[in-house]
Amino acid sequence: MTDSTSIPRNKFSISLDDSDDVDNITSQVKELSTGDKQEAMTTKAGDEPVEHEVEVRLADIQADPNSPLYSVKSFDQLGLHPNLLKGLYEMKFTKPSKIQERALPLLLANPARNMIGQSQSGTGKTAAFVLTMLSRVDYDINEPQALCLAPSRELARQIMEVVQQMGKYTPMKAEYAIKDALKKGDKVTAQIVIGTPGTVSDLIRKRVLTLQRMELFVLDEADNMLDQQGLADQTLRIKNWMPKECQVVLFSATFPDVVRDFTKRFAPGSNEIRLKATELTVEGIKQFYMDCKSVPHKFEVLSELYSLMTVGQSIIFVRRRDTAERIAGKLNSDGHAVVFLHGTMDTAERDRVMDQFRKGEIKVLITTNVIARGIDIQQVNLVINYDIPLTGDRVPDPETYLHRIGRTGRFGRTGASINFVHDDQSSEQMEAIQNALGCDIIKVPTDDWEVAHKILKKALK
Ligand SMILES: Nc1ncnc2c1ncn2[C@@H]1O[C@H](COP(=O)(O)OP(=O)(O)OP(=O)(O)O)[C@@H](O)[C@H]1O
Repeated sequence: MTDSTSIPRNKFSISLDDSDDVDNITSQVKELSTGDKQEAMTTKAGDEPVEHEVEVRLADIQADPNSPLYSVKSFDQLGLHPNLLKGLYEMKFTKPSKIQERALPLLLANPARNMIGQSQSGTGKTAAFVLTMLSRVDYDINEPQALCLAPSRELARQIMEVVQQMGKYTPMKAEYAIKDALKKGDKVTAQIVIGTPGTVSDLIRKRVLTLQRMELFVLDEADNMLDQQGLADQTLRIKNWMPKECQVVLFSATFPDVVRDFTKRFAPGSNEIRLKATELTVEGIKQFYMDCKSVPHKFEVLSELYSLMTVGQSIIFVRRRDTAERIAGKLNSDGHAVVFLHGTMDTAERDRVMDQFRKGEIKVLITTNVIARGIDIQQVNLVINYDIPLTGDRVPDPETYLHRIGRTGRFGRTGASINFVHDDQSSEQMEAIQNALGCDIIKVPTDDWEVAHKILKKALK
């Protein structure tokens, strides 16, 4: 964790009686939620579509110097190729966010320099590194020149989608290096490769993926990819196979102290964009907790919340895969339509579930930490921590907490998170996270549903 002791509590959280400033921003962005967006696509009687009003509101937020979405410059001033600008504008990116404005000129400068970039969840880090990949590769060479690693299949697929959209007006080729995505024996010739560490190492060993022409090595969710308890071994092995002069780019919303030294050694001489410990939380995400009496009571509370979970879309995080399956089964048999996703499901099933959820065909997804990071679905307005996030050593895990709740409140939108506690231990764990992040997590009653619904409905408006 970053220097948690120095974080003043209450500073960046939102309480029910927040200041006018926060309410102001909140009301400016609230129409960006799905329902409002759909409404925004319709027309006022005889008038022009009101979608532009949504964009105007986002523009207001992006004009607030205190917002991580703020920028002074336009995309045109960031040295991007006109074909990339065309792709960006088609995606309705009108103005860069702070991380995009700051990182892109450093990433694109020559000679290439390594980068460690940190910015809050949902503030547009993907575009920063995708635009770098699309700018750095030589489209006349049919060999891999940029490799991006992500910790999950789901995130790799999402990044590929962004590459395809932003690179739509370029002749680039991009390919997956994730399980079951390549035809056996086919050598990778695409300039851009997006993969997960296990499959990438495999393909390199089999010489299906060659690295001689690599110019750029990107780690999304870099602290996770370099965490000794996680993917560090595989990531390091891949790095050691890379040409020495390859530009190394690390992005994440969190860089806890335990990986900080390692990141610097991994990407020596980096330009660094860091957040202060007080800047980690996203203002648009209102944080709540519900005090349950027991484990079975947690399920009853969850079931009671179903109507709220389907106002937009919701993700429920649990610790164990069998819990995900079990509570999905129970909710379904209670007549609530939910699905589950975890890392031991087969790849086709994972893709199918994720695609359905992304399209909004399913409103509630129960999952493990497998999609705690990076997943960007703007309609998700509620995250439930059914189990408080813990590290592998079973200590409270503020980073995972931040990433989990960051699945909502994307790019200025509002959202809510609810933590379930059910005994002294889980209460203490939540409190430890609250203290580490200096945020306020507000109690919602479990014995007065009228009040509970009122509070939560207000937050999800
Ligand atoms: N300049 C922009 N203008 C409008 N929308 C943007 C802009 N940049 C990014 N977005 C949108 O904001 C959302 C969040 O972006 P992204 O997924 O890159 O966030 P992130 O910083 O990588 O978050 P996380 O830390 O959770 O991975 C996406 O839907 C993306 O399309």
